[in-house]
Amino acid sequence: MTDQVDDDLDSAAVTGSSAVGRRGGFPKLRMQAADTGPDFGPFIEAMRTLQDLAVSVDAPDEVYGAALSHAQAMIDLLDPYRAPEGESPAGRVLDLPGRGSLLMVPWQVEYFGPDLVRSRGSFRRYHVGGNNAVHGGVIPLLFDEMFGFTSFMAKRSVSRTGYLHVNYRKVTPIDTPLVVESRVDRIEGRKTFVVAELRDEDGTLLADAEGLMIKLLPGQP
Ligand SMILES: CCCCCCCCCCCC(=O)SCCNC(=O)CCNC(=O)[C@H](O)C(C)(C)COP(=O)(O)OP(=O)(O)OC[C@H]1O[C@@H](n2cnc3c(N)ncnc32)[C@H](O)[C@@H]1OP(=O)(O)O
Repeated sequence: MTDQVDDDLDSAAVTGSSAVGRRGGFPKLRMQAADTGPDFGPFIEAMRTLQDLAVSVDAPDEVYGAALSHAQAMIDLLDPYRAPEGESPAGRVLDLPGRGSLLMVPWQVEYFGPDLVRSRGSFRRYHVGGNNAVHGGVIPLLFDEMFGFTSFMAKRSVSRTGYLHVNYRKVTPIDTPLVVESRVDRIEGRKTFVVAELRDEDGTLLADAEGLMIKLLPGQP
């Protein structure tokens, strides 16, 4: 999935040798599928289900107490394995929804090229803002991820988002297959203007966005 590599990126950044070195102030991160075993993906999916449940259950207090005990046991299990950014697999497993990061929406990039990046997925209960509509703060997270990927594929790394403008055209539903497409609109020096559209499978436009990605100067974090 990472055959097309930004010229700016050291090949080690995408082929998995190490999260070593920095370009400017920006660390070179390993983006190739981390060497996870078969349990990592199901673990992340189970954590997503827990997120759904945490925002939706209405349980007796003793159930919360029992869940707390299990959660504390998981914390005790995982805590010794904290790792620096770029070393933990979360966010670096491109074959998993949301790159295997709970922060990201669980979408899967299905096409990426210098001209277009397309991703598919669904929002879920965890993402509800109200009345089963996706929270207005979650949709920019999807667009920002797309703009970062689009900028990367257009060989404009490493850039950061200068602004992100979202137009909410229709209520975005949960548990519904959706598709988002993103492309470069124009380039002006360090500035890459990107655009994206979020649609349902009937082609109905739910939201669109325009963003400015700014190439970092040496030393900028
Ligand atoms: C497989 C891999 C997948 C990888 C997939 C990974 C996806 C993750 C992507 C996540 C991306 C993020 O969220 S990044 C996190 C959110 N963003 C940030 O934290 C950025 C915070 N801001 C900054 O650090 C700074 O503003 C910089 C470094 C971006 C720019 O500062 P600077 O270097 O001083 O540049 P500056 O002169 O101000 O601006 C440069 C040019 O941009 C213009 N400009 C700057 N800001 C704006 C603005 N808001 N609106 C209009 N124009 C602006 C200026 O007018 C100027 O134009 P002109 O005079 O040249 O014409």
